[in-house]
Amino acid sequence: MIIGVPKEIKNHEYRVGMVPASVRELTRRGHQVLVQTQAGSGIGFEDQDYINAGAEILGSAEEVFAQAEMIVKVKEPQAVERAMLRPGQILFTYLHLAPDLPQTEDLVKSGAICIAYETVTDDKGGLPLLAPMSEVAGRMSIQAGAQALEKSHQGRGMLLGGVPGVEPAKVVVIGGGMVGRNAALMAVGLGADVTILDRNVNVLRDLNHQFENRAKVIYSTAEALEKHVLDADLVIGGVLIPGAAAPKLVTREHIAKMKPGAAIVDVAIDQGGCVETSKPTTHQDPVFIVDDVVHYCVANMPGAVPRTSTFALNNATLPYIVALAEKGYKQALLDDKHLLNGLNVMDGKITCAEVAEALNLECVDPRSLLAG
Ligand SMILES: NC(=O)C1=CN([C@@H]2O[C@H](COP(=O)(O)OP(=O)(O)OC[C@H]3O[C@@H](n4cnc5c(N)ncnc54)[C@H](O)[C@@H]3O)[C@@H](O)[C@H]2O)C=CC1
Ligand SMILES: CC(=O)C(=O)O
Ligand SMILES: [Mg+2]
Repeated sequence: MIIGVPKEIKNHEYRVGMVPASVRELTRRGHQVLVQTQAGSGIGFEDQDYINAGAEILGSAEEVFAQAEMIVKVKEPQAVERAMLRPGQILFTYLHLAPDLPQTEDLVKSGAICIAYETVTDDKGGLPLLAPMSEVAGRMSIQAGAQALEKSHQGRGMLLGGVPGVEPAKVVVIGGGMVGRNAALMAVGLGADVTILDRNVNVLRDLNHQFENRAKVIYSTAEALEKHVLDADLVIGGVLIPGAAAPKLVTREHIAKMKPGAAIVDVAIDQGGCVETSKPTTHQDPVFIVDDVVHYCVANMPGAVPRTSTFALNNATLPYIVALAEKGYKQALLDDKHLLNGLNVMDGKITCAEVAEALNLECVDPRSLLAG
């Protein structure tokens, strides 16, 4: 198969779809890999590193998209990239379609086979291609929150862990999955007063086992959520209903009643955000204020540590890239129900029920398309 790796073009995005070591795994199996010049230069991979791994370097994204049978990326394709997709071409990347009608419409129009990292599942009920970036974003959310709480960012002027004789900040983590658990780990490590809310009792049990008395673990009712959010100095939004738009758990009314200078890091912003007042921001301009509450809503947080993130992502995606290249998309999807769950759009049809529901569009059973 001919596999293409374009350079990412989202704001401050230096991750790359494949590191040279991943490229080598494909070229040694006889596949051809086309890499856009400088695709990995932001994290120290020069064109020569890719050439040494057996790739061919192309001068522009247009050439990569025109020649490749499968495009491997990191972030959702931007409008100019969507315009370069063609029927039957495989796109393997994060998509986050539920809150993004324009992207969904373009992908439907393209006729491409669009497999989203974030809805690929595993046997344990996890999301193996979202997990590594959630680990990064969860850990980073506490760094971002700590900065947002500084006075210079219009925060409350609090140190997360306090100092001897002064209380630590109250950190409330909504959603105790991969983001939430990693956020809590960092916040506990810094000595903050940490509360985690989730509505899955098994998750609560695991969290309790992991954190013992170093974090409070609370069942997430509307009442509990309101109580803890209003009392918080820093809120981390890490909920997810896979594929679907994030539920707006923190309302505009909550924001108005929060302490002035409190901060929110809405990690779930890539699925639309779990805070009513959130809107996506960029690494260049990451925060904004609503009702004296500092909002950090960067939709590609792992892009800030692209070297760590690219390795972590590649470790997870490589087996699927290899399966798609070796078997072709039809067989690879039919052989693996978890990869099939990643299929969001195919042949001009939406195949992910949660995306279709969020956007009020029709959904088609992917197996009926693959059988055709
Ligand atoms: N902004 C960014 O750069 C990044 C954003 N993310 C996003 O972060 C979000 C969380 O991802 P993960 O932690 O991997 O998901 P996950 O599936 O591991 O965890 C989500 C948790 O939310 C819980 N939850 C669902 N509804 C809830 C409710 N009403 N109240 C409390 N808890 C609830 C679930 O029980 C689950 O434990 C996703 O939207 C993901 O796309 C992930 C990585 C980077
Ligand atoms: C998951 C995601 O949106 C990211 O890593 O940028
Ligand atoms: Mg207020």
